[in-house]
Amino acid sequence: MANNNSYRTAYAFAREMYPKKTKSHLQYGTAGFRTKATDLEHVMYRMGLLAVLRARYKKSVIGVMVTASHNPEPDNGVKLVDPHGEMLEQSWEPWATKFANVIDEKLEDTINELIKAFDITNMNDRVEIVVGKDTRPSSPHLAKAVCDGVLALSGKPIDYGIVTTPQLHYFVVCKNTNRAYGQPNEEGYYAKLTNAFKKIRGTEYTKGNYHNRVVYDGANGVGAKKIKYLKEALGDSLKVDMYNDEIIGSGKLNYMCGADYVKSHQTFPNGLPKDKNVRCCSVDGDADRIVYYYTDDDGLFHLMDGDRIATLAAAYLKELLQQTGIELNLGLVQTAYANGASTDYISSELNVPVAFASTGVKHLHHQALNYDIGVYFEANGHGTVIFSQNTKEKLRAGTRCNSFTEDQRQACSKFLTLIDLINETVGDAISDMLLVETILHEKGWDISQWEACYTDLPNRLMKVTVKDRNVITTTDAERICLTPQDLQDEIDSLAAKYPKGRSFVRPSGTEDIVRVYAEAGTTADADKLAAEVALKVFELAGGIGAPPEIPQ
Ligand SMILES: CC(=O)N[C@H]1[C@@H](OP(=O)(O)O)O[C@H](CO)[C@@H](O)[C@@H]1O
Ligand SMILES: [Mg+2]
Repeated sequence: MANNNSYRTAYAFAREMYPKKTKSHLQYGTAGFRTKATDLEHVMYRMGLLAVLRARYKKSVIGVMVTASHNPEPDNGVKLVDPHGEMLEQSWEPWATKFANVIDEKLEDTINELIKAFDITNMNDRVEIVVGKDTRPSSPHLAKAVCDGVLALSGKPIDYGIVTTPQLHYFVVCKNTNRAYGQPNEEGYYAKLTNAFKKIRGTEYTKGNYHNRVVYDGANGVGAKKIKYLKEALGDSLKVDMYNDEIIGSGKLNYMCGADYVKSHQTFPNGLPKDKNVRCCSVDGDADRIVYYYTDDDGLFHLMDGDRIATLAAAYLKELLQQTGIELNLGLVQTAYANGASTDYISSELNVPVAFASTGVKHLHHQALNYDIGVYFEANGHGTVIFSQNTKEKLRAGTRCNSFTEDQRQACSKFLTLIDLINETVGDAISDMLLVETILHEKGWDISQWEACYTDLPNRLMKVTVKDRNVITTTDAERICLTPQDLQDEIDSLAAKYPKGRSFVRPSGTEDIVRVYAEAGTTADADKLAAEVALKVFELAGGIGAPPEIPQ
């Protein structure tokens, strides 16, 4: 039987301290709730309540991260982290939405409803909820609201203060694996990553064309704060030149800097020196995404996005796997936004199977579980690699296997060290940076050699505003449009006009718009195809405002 007192307290407390003041309806989307920070107080409190119920239901530690990632500073957001470090299970998203939107007077009923629906009988369990926040001015206050929600249902909030989103995922997994994954604190996180990095790198810090220096854009956020600890631990093995560090006061969070800015504007962030042929990287506001880039001798900007990181990692892991002589299946998961040239390269040249998932890392993560070694990345730089239990067991056995050669045994050990370098719980900018640096070092490559693996197809992303974006429905990992009728046929015939033409449309999960993607053999064709498809969307899906213009 549920403890009536506890949720009665929660209900009374909510009305008093965190009343719902806004009328706008919020939806738990691709990245949890995200909106103006001023509208989120009651949502945070209620997510604290929900986290306790989820933790009791799963009999595990649950995480709550207060962040709005790459959004502007006045925004904020919240997402729940499930026991294995995944995003909140999709079947609970409607509950999160319900909790966030219900009027104060109905909150108690909603709590009861959930307890009943999931038959939660252990309402007295003092479950742990780990709470983290980014560097936004609104975050301390909102994280306190989460903790108050946790306390109201007699849960135990463990406030980690300012941490990156991937650190919080890591803490959840450490706790739920009884520390088998690592120590559930920041020291444990840095130690795990840097020990693995230094072990693989050895004492030869530069190699061939690889130099142990990277220019790092911290987006004036938590990614800047945290890299300082890492820098110390890395010593001379990797020199990280940091820019856009809010402590120095050089700028505002995510403003003209950070991974999202660089990827969407295809340009250098503010505040970084544009030294020619120097490897630069940018992380986003909660440090779960990373992109690399450089300027060439002619001052041209070159972007190395998530597709590039994915292909680099998959190719390297394939080589290392071959060295162990162990049979395991390795695959790459992309979304429809992955550049067609990257898909071609990985499937035709590297012979690594590629699967497609819907946008949003939770979908990619899920699909990657089908492989022993699953590499997944969104083009925007969010991704990681996950390894099955079978992989880890075979590699461990391989290190001791008498029938293996010494080289094979060493390859197994190295593979295991590499697994320690990778934050398997979620895409992690810091861990991904160390992975890229490890691979480039091993190959003795500078950034242009990495880029030379394949040539991106020119592409263009557009937004179309329509009355109701949900009139667009899709299938086949969002690559085919089911409704409105005729739209897919129109897209097919437009794409067929251009060599290497490809285009798809889907409603955004984070903005009230329809996204149009197009790629083709030339920039002019990609631009034209995108605009033509955007116009079709406008015509067939109830566009509002000015129709998209077709370039001549
Ligand atoms: C084209 C694109 O970059 N879409 C982004 C964006 O989703 P949309 O559903 O497209 O708005 O935000 C998501 C959350 O950050 C991210 O996972 C995704 O890759
Ligand atoms: Mg992010």
